[in-house]
Amino acid sequence: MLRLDLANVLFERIGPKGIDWPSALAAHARRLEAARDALWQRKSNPAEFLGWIDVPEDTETLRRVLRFREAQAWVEDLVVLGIGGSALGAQAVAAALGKGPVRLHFVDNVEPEPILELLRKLEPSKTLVNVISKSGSTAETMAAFLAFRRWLEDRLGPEWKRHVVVTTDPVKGILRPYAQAEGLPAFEVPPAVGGRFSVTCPVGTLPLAFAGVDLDNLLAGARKSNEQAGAALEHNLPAQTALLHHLFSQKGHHIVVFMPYSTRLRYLPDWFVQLHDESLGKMHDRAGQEVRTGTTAVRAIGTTDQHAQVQLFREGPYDKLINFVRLLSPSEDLEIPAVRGLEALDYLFGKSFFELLDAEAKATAHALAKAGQPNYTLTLDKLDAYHLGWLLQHLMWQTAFLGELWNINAFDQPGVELGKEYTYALMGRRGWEVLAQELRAEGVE
Ligand SMILES: O=P(O)(O)OC[C@H]1O[C@H](O)[C@H](O)[C@@H](O)[C@@H]1O
Repeated sequence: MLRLDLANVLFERIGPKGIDWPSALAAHARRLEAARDALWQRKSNPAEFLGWIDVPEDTETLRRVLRFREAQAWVEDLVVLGIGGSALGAQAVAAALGKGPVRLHFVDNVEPEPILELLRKLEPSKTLVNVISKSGSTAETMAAFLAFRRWLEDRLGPEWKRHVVVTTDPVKGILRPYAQAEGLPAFEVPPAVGGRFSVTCPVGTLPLAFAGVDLDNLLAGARKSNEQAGAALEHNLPAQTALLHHLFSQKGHHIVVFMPYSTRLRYLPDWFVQLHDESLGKMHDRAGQEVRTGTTAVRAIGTTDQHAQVQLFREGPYDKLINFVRLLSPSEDLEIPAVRGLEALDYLFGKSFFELLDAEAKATAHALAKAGQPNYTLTLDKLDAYHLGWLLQHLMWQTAFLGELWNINAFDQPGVELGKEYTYALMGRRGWEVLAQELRAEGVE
């Protein structure tokens, strides 16, 4: 189960900053129901970018992915060339559930030193490169592809083609025709699925198949979230968490801290940050009015960040809503042993590490509540593919619901374009000479 613990956002627990949940839910019932119905109605229209709702139903594509993985038994290292939505989902799930034996590497930056370090340690004949780009035009990914393709060809000759697999849009961009011309295997990012919503399609499943993740259960968990997202409000978890975010943003809580109590979930906040920030940080609403929506997602990991950020969360401004994620049981546990001479630590003797982790999570949440800092907790029975799939899809639904509540398009990202265009101009790309001149006049060279 994925459950919502609301105690620390309620008026009774945190005082004037809190909410009266039953009446808040009742007051917003019609709006939330309208949002739910609108999302389900619009999903068949590809222009709405709601294709991620149906992807977990597509077990046929998953079978193709798994067959491809089985046919590549020789792979020891898988290098993912992708950025943003084309890397963060697989990275988060692989860190949480990856079993090996294939080692995964994510190249999501263009800093030369780490790329060289990776190239120096890889054995080309045992390496498969998965270039992932929906648009097929992202400069970072394309630069990495040019480098890895050359590296493979220099070392393997014509054999390099066995070492590349492409994941891209079925028609758009330059990677699709290139894959066809070179005879490279290729998988699809469905046109109606945006990068940050693509973890359950081959963008995520192909690398995760090599990481040994139980993908049938990952998709089954995502389908469970779909079931909830279509349900009546009292069972509709994403509608409820979206309402919490909406209510607290109205109260001036413009920061959302996403804090799982798990090192295995250490990359999940990175995935959430892109999902939340790119989807909800918008200048205009659907009617074209300037609205400037959004709350800023902040990454944190428990218990680690108790010793770095919780001071601020507790005593700093009342501008945050903290979303904890807590596991209810460990996959395995370790006893903390008693040691003679260290009796000052006897409160730990014989307890387990999980007990300590759990106590710290509860203690921190309550200490924040005592300071009037609103926080809620999503609990997962355990960390497995089913629950993680459920949580990922839940967070995508939450984002979609918030987009509806704020009447914005949660599925585009116009704000990132100008920086890309300036980059083209600075790199001397053909066709961008005028912009390059403008930049020079503005002192940017
Ligand atoms: O998959 P790609 O087309 O290469 O896009 C990769 C990423 O880059 C863009 O700049 C967008 O802001 C992201 O939403 C996207 O996930």
